[in-house]
Amino acid sequence: MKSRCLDFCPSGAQTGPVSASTPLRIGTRGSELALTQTTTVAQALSAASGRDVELVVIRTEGDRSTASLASLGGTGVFAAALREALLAGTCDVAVHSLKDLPTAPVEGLSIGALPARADHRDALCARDGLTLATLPEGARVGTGSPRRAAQLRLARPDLEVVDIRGNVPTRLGRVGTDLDAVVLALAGLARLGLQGHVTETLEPHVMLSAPGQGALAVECRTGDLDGPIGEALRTIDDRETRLSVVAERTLLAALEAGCAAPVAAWARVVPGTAAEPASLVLRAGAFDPAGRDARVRTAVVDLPGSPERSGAGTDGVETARGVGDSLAQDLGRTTAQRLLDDGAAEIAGLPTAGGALAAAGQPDVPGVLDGDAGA
Ligand SMILES: NCc1[nH]cc(CCC(=O)O)c1CC(=O)O
Repeated sequence: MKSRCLDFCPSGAQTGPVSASTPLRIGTRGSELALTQTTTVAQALSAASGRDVELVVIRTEGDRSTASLASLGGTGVFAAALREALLAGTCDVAVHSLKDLPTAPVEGLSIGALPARADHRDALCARDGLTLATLPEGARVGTGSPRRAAQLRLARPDLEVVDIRGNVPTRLGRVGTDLDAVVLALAGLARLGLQGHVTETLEPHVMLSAPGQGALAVECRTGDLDGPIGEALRTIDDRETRLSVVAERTLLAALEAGCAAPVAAWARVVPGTAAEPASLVLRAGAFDPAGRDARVRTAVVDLPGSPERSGAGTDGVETARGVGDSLAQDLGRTTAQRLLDDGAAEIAGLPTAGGALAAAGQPDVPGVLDGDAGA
């Protein structure tokens, strides 16, 4: 696989027709985590579609700057440059960590594939094998994510939560020096081969994960969905992942939750049995940043038909995918409404979500960026 590196520059963009024989140019951020993730997607795309692939490394403002996320304009700083490169024709597809991708749709771009998700959970990486239960009183735990900070405080009000930034290895390097532990996504640690640092995998009742965590999104130009690019992308799309993350991201959009929002959501497909249809289960939470209060809801919807994989490209499967998507959207919306009825907006400091649900069908509100960015 070839790879080249460029600072994104619209005037230097190449455009032109892409046939099935030219290499598929895959845009990626340049961090080690992003390159590992994109290489996995590139290999899967190449194997499944038979096409040559080439990585195009795009440097983003978020990578260049050491300023806080808030001062960079908050949501989507990492995704924005990749999206500009796609629109300018510098690359044909772009690979994002889904949880860093804002829910607001971008004119002309679509998510063409959601490959099978990795583990959605967060992990504690502590010194000396310590766990959340055995960390000493007042221990210093690093995270830049308000969602993680709120749940840490809820579980252990005595902990000192320290706001940190930087990529995964940099954060791990602080454990045992100025910090007793950090909380990171298991998926990112595993992709980097760093899961040996995990001292406890945090279960959903303790630390509910971010919407989209563990999933990758492959974005393309909407106009390419019907051609060879869309065809290649459909070969690596995973229906269960799609249903799950559609529910999670619809909920996020409906709550009008931005990058500083302590909001969590995790959905999964529970397989059917002879007696019961398959179902989609969504668990979502909104947290007081200080860890004094929380609202958590779990909701379920039955899925019609067998949970066949999408991507086979037949009309039947496409139809089934559409039906499932709207059920997943409904689940996200109704669960968001329940949380709002429970007072989630007040507790989590969300915008008074008056018009939120009207907009949730067509999410055009600021979306997801888990605060622990920079990986
Ligand atoms: N916001 C940074 C980020 N984006 C994706 C991952 C890890 C992989 C994933 O969650 O899909 C991470 C690091 C982390 O949160 O520990």
